[in-house]
Amino acid sequence: MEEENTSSAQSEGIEIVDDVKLQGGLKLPALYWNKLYRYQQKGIKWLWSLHQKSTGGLLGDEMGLGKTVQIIAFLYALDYSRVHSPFGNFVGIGPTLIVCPATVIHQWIRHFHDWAPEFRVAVLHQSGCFQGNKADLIKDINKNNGILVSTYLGILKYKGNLLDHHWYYIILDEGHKIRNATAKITVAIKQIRTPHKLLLTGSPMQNNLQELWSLFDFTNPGMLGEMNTFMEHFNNPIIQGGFANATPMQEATALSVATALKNMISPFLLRRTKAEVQEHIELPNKSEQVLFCSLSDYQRRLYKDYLMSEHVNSILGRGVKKWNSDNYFRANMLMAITRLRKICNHPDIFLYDEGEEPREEDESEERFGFYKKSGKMVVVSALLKIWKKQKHRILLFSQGRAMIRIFEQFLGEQNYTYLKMDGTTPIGSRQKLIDKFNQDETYDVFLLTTKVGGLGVNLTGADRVIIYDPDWNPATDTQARERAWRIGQNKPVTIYRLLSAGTIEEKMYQRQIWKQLLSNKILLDPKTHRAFKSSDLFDLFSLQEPSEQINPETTNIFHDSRVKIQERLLEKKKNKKTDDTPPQEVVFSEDKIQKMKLLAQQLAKSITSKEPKKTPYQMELEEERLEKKKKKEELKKLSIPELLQLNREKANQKVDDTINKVDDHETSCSFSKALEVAETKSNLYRKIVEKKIDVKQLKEKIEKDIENKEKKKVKEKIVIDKSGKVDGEKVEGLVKAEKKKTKASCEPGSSNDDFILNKLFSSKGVSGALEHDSVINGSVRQNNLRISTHASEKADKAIQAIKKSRIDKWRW
Ligand SMILES: Nc1ncnc2c1ncn2[C@@H]1O[C@H](COP(=O)(O)OP(=O)(O)OP(=O)(O)O)[C@@H](O)[C@H]1O
Repeated sequence: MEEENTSSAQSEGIEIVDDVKLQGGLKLPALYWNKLYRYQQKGIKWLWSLHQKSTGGLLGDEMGLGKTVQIIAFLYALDYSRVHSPFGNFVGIGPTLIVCPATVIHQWIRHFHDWAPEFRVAVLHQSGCFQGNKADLIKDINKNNGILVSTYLGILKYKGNLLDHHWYYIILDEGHKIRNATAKITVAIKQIRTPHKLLLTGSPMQNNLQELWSLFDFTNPGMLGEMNTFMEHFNNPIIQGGFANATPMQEATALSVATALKNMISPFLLRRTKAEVQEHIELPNKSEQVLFCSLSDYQRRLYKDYLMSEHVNSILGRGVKKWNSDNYFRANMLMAITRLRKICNHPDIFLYDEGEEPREEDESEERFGFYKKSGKMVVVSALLKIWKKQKHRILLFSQGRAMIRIFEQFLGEQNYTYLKMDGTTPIGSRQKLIDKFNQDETYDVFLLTTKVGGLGVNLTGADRVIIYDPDWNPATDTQARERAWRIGQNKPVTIYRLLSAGTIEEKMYQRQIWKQLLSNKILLDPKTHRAFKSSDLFDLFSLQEPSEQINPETTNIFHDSRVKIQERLLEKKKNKKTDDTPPQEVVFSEDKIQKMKLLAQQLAKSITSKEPKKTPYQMELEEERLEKKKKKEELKKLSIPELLQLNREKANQKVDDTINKVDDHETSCSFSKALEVAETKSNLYRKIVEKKIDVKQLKEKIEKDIENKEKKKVKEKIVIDKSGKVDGEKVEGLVKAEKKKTKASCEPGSSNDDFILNKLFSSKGVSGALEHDSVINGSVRQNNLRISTHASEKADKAIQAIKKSRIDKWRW
């Protein structure tokens, strides 16, 4: 076994003694190396290969897979290996600059503490403990090969001092912050002098290809050529070919060009999804649904009135062509959209902005922020009630502080315990709040603004997430949901994204999907296609009226991803019935049939018996007990040599023992149980014959499984058999009792989600639901288009154009 390990490690260029040594000389203590997941070890190898080539790269693993940990482990390895740098006069780690959002500064510090405690790490931010002159701090850290952690704003603020020095590494966490190529912060960061540039982000592409260009312009300056050339030869054909009404030629060209781009960036982009590494990290299930909520009557009235207002009329009158040329028009339109979004969230936010005085002291339903005024809040209220009962803990995200304030009032009134983090929370206390929520289970809800709480932080204390309002940028919402579903989470996670059906929010969600598909085209599969047209101006300023027959527009577009709750429940019932019927291929031995007949007779007797003293199951147990007692008595009669002989025989028949154990169990169980056991047994034989399993281990496992099942069964039977009482509550009939128990014991999984959705559909104004992942993943289709010569020529041309426009941007 050991040999196998060594040889496979050697084939991967790894040598294992006490240290793990990679080709090229990077080392880590084996104990340290083994703490990393396998894909993280691969990450270290990739970082090392970039280092050796003195190129930068983008670590784009999905959120929560340990990008921070991989970076720190790699820096630690550089130091441990005493790697000599050709760029500076030092051995091991050189001065390193880490740039991250303010909220995660202290998370970085903690990770350094855990994974590289010897490093000298300083915080360049007012929340750090260094209160002296920051220029001195920068100088000192740089001189002593330390690590300086700062924020994006910090880089702008201390740009002058930072540019005075050479840095060994610069690492951008949540590096998509430099996606705007012309933003001040992007320009400043690209000026920092260093040979090694790494960018970390779980969302490498958020809105468009120009953003991706900007990220690679930092990590690998010049690789994607000049921006204009890139846009002309890559962006435009990919966008054109992605439209639903694209010609076959445009589609083929887009595919070729997207493939060429993917190939070009692949060596410098390492991205693993949670699905890909699931076997290593064993994350619990995640279910994510988009709920389409109805507006309240009050909201609907306001929404319609506003659509007919002077303001909207003036926008529609001027036409969309003004968008690019007229800033005033653009600002006006965005303002109108913002107002519609406010009505969708809570009408009082809209009215307050329009100058209406809030009635906060009032106890009536007219009071400011009363939850029933908003359709989505009614849904939130229902969800919180159910989840609190089921002891789930919740992250509640909203875009704006106004909505967070309304939620605070609501949570207080309804006696939920909660914590809150938004832009007003001082940076220094953010990590404490996060720890508090994760550790103290008495908090039901963590209220967060998407921008502050959605980026980089670990909030695995929660297993339920509500994203109350959508952002234009799909990554903002995805980032938020990933706070709970990450390494460290051990419960299944359910996420609900709420949308007001028929409104601007639905358009925003469609836009999100469009952007997500474009991103998948480059990062995952160039064959990803786009399913619908983008919205025009009139489309944005419209309202789809509710009707029992009409599904929300988005659920119609993504018909296949609709959550069909009623069908699912029916299906489940049907399956339950068919589960009890024996599969055709199972064949029983004569002996087993006799045993089952015996059991059937006993069951029949017990059913017809006038004295319902014992249930059939209790009878089975009783019989088993008597059988065991009899065996024990027989054993007592044996002499010591006879006992020894018996043991020897047992030892020689391990396989049979294992099987007999199953047989023993069979005699004491029901008909359907016998079938299950028969199946287990045949699988068992097969595996034993193929020597795939260790018999001893298997035996132990089977015994344990049987014991557990037995325990569970006894518990269930007793609960049900006490005639109608379940958990102390009187219920009408057995089926109902069973159903209730199933619901209560069924931890989230899909059935519990179905139960919740069913409730919401029936009374809480949810008019449709989509399975988000199915919308995104269902968009890769087998493209059997003939890739024409013309398309490949276009792709070649694009690459040539990029090569030509490449300029040497090397800075050191
Ligand atoms: N090998 C490991 N062993 C134990 N815990 C780990 C390991 N790798 C990562 N973790 C834990 O997983 C969690 C997520 O890690 P980390 O914050 O590095 O993820 P990330 O990819 O940077 O996430 P994000 O993109 O959201 O910033 C952290 O709590 C971290 O301590």
